Amino acid sequence: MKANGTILITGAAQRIGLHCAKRLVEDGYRVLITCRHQREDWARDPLDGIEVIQADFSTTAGIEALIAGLINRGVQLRTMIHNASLWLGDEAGAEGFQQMFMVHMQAPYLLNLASEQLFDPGVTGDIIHVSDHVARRGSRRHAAYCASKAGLEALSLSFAARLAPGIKVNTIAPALIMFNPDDTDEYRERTLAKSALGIEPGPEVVYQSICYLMDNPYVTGTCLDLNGGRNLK
Ligand SMILES: NC(=O)C1=CN([C@@H]2O[C@H](COP(=O)(O)OP(=O)(O)OC[C@H]3O[C@@H](n4cnc5c(N)ncnc54)[C@H](OP(=O)(O)O)[C@@H]3O)[C@@H](O)[C@H]2O)C=CC1
Ligand SMILES: Nc1nc2c(c(=O)[nH]1)N=C([C@H](O)[C@@H](O)CO)CN2
Repeated sequence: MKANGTILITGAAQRIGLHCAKRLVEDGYRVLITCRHQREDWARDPLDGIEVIQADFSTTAGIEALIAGLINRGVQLRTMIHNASLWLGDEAGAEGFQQMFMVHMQAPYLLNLASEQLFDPGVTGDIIHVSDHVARRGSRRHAAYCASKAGLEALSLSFAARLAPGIKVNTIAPALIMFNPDDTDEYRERTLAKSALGIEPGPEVVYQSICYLMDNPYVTGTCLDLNGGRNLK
């Protein structure tokens, strides 16, 4: 049965977000994605069935402009997925901390506060926050990243309580999903060895997790570990 409804995925012009956007379009959803810059190759290879909205979460005004645009267009969401993220090491200092706070916390916070105006009141909706396994264990070289993702997980709990029963609110906490092109062989080997399953699963496992949360009417306020048994080693 073809699914219906509108899904917003932030930061979905590449990698995990784009994979999930394409899979949800295949399922029948209308999918809106945000990004800061249009991709040149879209002229040659358009994103079929995906509507691109330019949005930059580095300022509150940028976040509020996205919200106002969605409301003014009368968008009625079935699901909102907070996927946008910056993965900066602590060498990025105060500016990096501020930018990751904006993307990982301020944007989800303000968008969630507007959910009464953004969601279709006729269906039970879903908000899904994409966090990270390390949010709950820390990382010696990504302290600011971890802190901002931990804050995201706290927002998920608060909004789960606030928005029930009309909207379910959950977190997915992945460990390694997909490497970046410039990751060295040594880094890849060392990272794969951190989990019990020892694989780079790819973005399909995030899509599967999104489907589980959207399909299950009795799951809210939870954090779905997606880490290959990283906690076992
Ligand atoms: N990849 C992995 O193995 C893992 C990923 N995760 C999490 O999964 C999610 C997806 O990961 P991945 O696909 O690798 O993410 P990316 O590193 O590819 O980032 C996703 C998008 O975030 C957007 N973004 C960054 N800063 C801003 C900003 N200021 N305003 C608006 N958008 C912004 C970018 O959009 P653009 O530049 O197009 O505007 C980018 O395309 C993230 O939340 C990540 O933390 C967690 C664990 C492992
Ligand atoms: N925004 C991003 N967050 C994270 C990324 C990424 O590429 N972008 N990658 C990781 C790593 O895969 C890590 O989980 C293992 O190296 C974490 N977060």
